[in-house]
Amino acid sequence: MALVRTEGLTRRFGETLAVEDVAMTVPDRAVYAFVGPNGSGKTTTLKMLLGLIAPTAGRVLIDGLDVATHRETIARQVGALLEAQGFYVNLTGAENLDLTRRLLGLPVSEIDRTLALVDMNHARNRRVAGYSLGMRQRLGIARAMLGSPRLLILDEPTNGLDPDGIAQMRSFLRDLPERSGATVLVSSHLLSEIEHSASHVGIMHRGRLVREGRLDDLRALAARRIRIRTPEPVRLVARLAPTFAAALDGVDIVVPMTPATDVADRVAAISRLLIDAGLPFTGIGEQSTTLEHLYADSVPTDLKVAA
Ligand SMILES: Nc1ncnc2c1ncn2[C@@H]1O[C@H](COP(=O)(O)OP(=O)(O)OP(=O)(O)O)[C@@H](O)[C@H]1O
Repeated sequence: MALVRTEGLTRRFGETLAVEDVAMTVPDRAVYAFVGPNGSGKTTTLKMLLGLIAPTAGRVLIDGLDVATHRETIARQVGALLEAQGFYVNLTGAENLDLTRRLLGLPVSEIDRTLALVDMNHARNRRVAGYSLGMRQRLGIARAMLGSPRLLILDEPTNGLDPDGIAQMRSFLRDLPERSGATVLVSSHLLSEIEHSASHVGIMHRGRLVREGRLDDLRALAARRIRIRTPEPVRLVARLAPTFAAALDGVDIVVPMTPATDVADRVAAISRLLIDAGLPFTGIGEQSTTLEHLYADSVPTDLKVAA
């Protein structure tokens, strides 16, 4: 079942069409990676989901209820971490959570529960001023989890984190639906940071949702290709291009395949052709498909520069 659904969601800022006709579906208990380059409209979409800004057109349904007309009911079901964390740095982590807990009228036990969820119990009595960025992000998530919202919205939670912090955030997000029952909608402009945590993905480009679905399904859809490494890419590509639609990709050459292509056959044919032509190559094989390739395949070529 879909926990979040948008219909024709559109937002203009003057001349700028920040979000255009987005129909998005976030299934219950998914970890939905909302990805796209800077300025592609992710934050604007998330703000509309939260009811913080109104759509120019279209609507947002959360658990079947329209955000525009059921804001208060929905506010209780949704927790969010947007860019500004707004903590009182002279207070401890637990004290900061307590402020929000009181506002929401929740029991004191919520502080322990949410701190445990983000593995921050050890730092609960330290002042936030002494927290690392990663700790602040986790405290922000703890605060968003107060009251057990069904939907957790996180806008670029890995921004500014070091590799350790990113790795921790990844495993934390991946396990969250199981640990808390929540559905997670997390945005990022870096696909590689998020694809290992996600069950679903939505790709934004220039305000439009250009792809969406289960990550596994989209990976299977993504174009497969053979990658060839060579000290002479220009000569090789000239020889291969007429037969195999080969193209330069950085210092390598890539050859696209369809789902029906027999990889071993194709690799053998290319190798034979190169050897017969006396052209050197140091490696050839199928490239594993990452979300990065899927993304590259999702946006029209003339738009890729902006990505
Ligand atoms: N309040 C605003 N006023 C005018 N233009 C805005 C406003 N908010 C966003 N925009 C514009 O809308 C477009 C989408 O911005 P948005 O912040 O949603 O993208 P994003 O994908 O979240 O990017 P980022 O990762 O940089 O936050 C951009 O062109 C941006 O300049």
